[in-house]
Amino acid sequence: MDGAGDAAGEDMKAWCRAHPKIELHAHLNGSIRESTLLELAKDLGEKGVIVFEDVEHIITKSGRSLPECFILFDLFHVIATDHNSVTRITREVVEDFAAENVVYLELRTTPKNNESKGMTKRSYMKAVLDGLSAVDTVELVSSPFGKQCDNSAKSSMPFCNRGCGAQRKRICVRLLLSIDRRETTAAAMETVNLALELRDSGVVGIDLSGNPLIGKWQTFLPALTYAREKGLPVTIHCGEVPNKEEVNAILDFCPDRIGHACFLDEDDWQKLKASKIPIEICLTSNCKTNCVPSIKDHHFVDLYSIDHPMILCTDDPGLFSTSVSNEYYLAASTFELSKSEMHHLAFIAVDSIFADDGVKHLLEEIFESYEE
Ligand SMILES: CNc1ncnc2c1ncn2[C@@H]1O[C@H](COP(=O)(O)O)[C@@H](O)[C@H]1O
Ligand SMILES: [Zn+2]
Repeated sequence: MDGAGDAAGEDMKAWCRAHPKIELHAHLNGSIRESTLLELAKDLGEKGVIVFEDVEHIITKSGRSLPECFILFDLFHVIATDHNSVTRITREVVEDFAAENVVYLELRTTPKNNESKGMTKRSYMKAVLDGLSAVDTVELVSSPFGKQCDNSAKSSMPFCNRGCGAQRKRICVRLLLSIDRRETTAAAMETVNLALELRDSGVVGIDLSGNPLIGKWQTFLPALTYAREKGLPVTIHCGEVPNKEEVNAILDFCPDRIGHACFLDEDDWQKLKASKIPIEICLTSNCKTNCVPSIKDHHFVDLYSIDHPMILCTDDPGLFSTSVSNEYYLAASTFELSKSEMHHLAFIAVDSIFADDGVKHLLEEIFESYEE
């Protein structure tokens, strides 16, 4: 790239970072800071629970296949799934998203039972909620977590994240509870019931995730149907590996959003396009896990050309060493999108959030008032 190209690239990078953004597909344990993971692993090493030298290079490795990701998540869960660590990583993850001007975050996580740590799905979620309450370097907006939104502050500038004055960054956070594909129907039901119980605490939906090579759709269908009957929106990881039967069943279920949508054959692809179901697009994740050959060949291009609703997301910013700003920059630079096109892409994400209309209006104000 020549000097002018470099400068234009740097300008777009800075613009992507400064622009308000919405993140709808981020897994809590995939978003842990590497430094925190290493610190927690070192602690466990000193206590003799793990051998730190055995895990250090696994944590810091950068390229990973999809199956390797799930082995790694099991390691993350050993290292970071006790109540105090869950609280800490939740706080840090929210602060990290706010730092790069994410103004609305739907953070998803799998409630976990772990008898050896005295952990139940409910106590796991309490630790997550404690993490939200502990956020103090940024301000949680219209928060059901104890720090109520100051309505007077939102009158002219709903939550300005442009570094003006001494104002702290503001972020609105909601939670999605994930069902892991290793779980039974009863365990999935338990998660949906917990989500219903925690609606007043900021839980706004259900996600189905986990190793796509494991588990059968029929196992999760009762819990997903139950969530829908109770008015909880559902998002589903779809087509991370080729599985025509399951993709068909997912499209028939018609989730409120879909994640990835990488391996769809032509008729399912047409069906998805006709459905207008919003798609959470994770460029780096799809590329690093070899779900797409390269970013320029990503199905984003096809969907963008027909104005299909899409939201740029990170999936696992910690695991894949990315950030929402970086995903925006990748889209802008690879697909040659202008600032005004990027602004539009960021703005339309508002339509796909699971939070209520009050939050939607707040976000609309932010995007409307943001000069490109
Ligand atoms: C790479 N693509 C992916 N595909 C499917 N599921 C994924 C995923 N990335 C993450 N997860 C799901 O999220 C969990 C970690 O966060 P939580 O412990 O829930 O906070 C993983 O164990 C997996 O179930
Ligand atoms: Zn995911």
